[in-house]
Amino acid sequence: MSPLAFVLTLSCYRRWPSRFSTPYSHNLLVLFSSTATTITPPNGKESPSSGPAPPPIRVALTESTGRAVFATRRIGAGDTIHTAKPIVSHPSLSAITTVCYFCLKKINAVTASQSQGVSFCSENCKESSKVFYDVEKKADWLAFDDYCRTQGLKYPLLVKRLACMVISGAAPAGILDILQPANLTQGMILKMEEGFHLLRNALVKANIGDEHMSFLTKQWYTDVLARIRINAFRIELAAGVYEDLLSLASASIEAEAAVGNAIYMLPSFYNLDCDPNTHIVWIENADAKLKALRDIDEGEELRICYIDASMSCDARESLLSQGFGFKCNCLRCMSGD
Ligand SMILES: C[S@@+](CC[C@H](N)C(=O)[O-])C[C@H]1O[C@@H](n2cnc3c(N)ncnc32)[C@H](O)[C@@H]1O
Repeated sequence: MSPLAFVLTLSCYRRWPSRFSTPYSHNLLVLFSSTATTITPPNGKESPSSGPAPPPIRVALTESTGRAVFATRRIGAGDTIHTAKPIVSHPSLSAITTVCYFCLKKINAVTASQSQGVSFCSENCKESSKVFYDVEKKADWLAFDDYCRTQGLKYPLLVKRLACMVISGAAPAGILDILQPANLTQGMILKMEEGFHLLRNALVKANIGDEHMSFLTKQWYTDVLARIRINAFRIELAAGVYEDLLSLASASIEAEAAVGNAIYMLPSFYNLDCDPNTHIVWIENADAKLKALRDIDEGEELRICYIDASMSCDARESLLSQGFGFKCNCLRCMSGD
């Protein structure tokens, strides 16, 4: 899939004291410039009705950190840079009965619509979920869900939902191919095999025809998981609507435990900084908002923090190396802070 083919419906950590500025390269190959989104301009007013303004960003190739997102104009502290809808999302198993099975919004028992043990927050979400749920509900997922629950795995649930979307024709099998994959060891691949067999068996037993299942190979399964491992976001809802940046920042910290996980396209191109200038927030559902944490200059790289920035340098280094497989090159880490 070409970067230019993105459907751009362009969306937690504590802000670190701004002792460092974020580095950015001047030798850039621009891979992507945005086309359409809803943004809040610096004056806080919505765009005119002539259509949404493009977000002030571009994706370009850097020398040291692969692709990265850069500001195409000055962005003010607190501005919403863009929003993003998930490509695929899934509630945590512990939240299945309390959040919408499609958008992950907290369920209101009065207006919720039930279907075979899962709930949707609205008829609209129930309708939208057909892209995966019409296939999913044909199969028995007991063994697969048990495997995820007992082993504490969340990402295979995203693969299951994506597989159902591909079978229903709602997504191409290679929809995540553009995202950077994790380097998997042979041991990691072996561990994934059980999940693959459980997923495939559930669909085979549900009589999904071979013609719809040819993409579902062990290679596809591990390949998708490798990309999810690097790019998935854990969603914590900041209940209520906060327009104030500081409210948003503290809400991110105080939010309840994760309601689910999701993969986005454009937010996946944001690199990490342990003193980030941007953060990603979720207000009431899996639709994400990317917000500027401070004033950002034109040309500056936009970076978020994937982990808890308040951890020590050693703790961050070990988490990033074990969880994401890279050594952080941000100024804070380089200075040993
Ligand atoms: C979510 S992706 C970000 C986009 C990525 N650069 C790309 O081209 O797709 C995360 C990957 O980007 C690279 N990366 C992000 N932040 C980094 C940092 N602070 N230092 C070094 N590498 C970083 C690592 O390779 C990491 O696995």
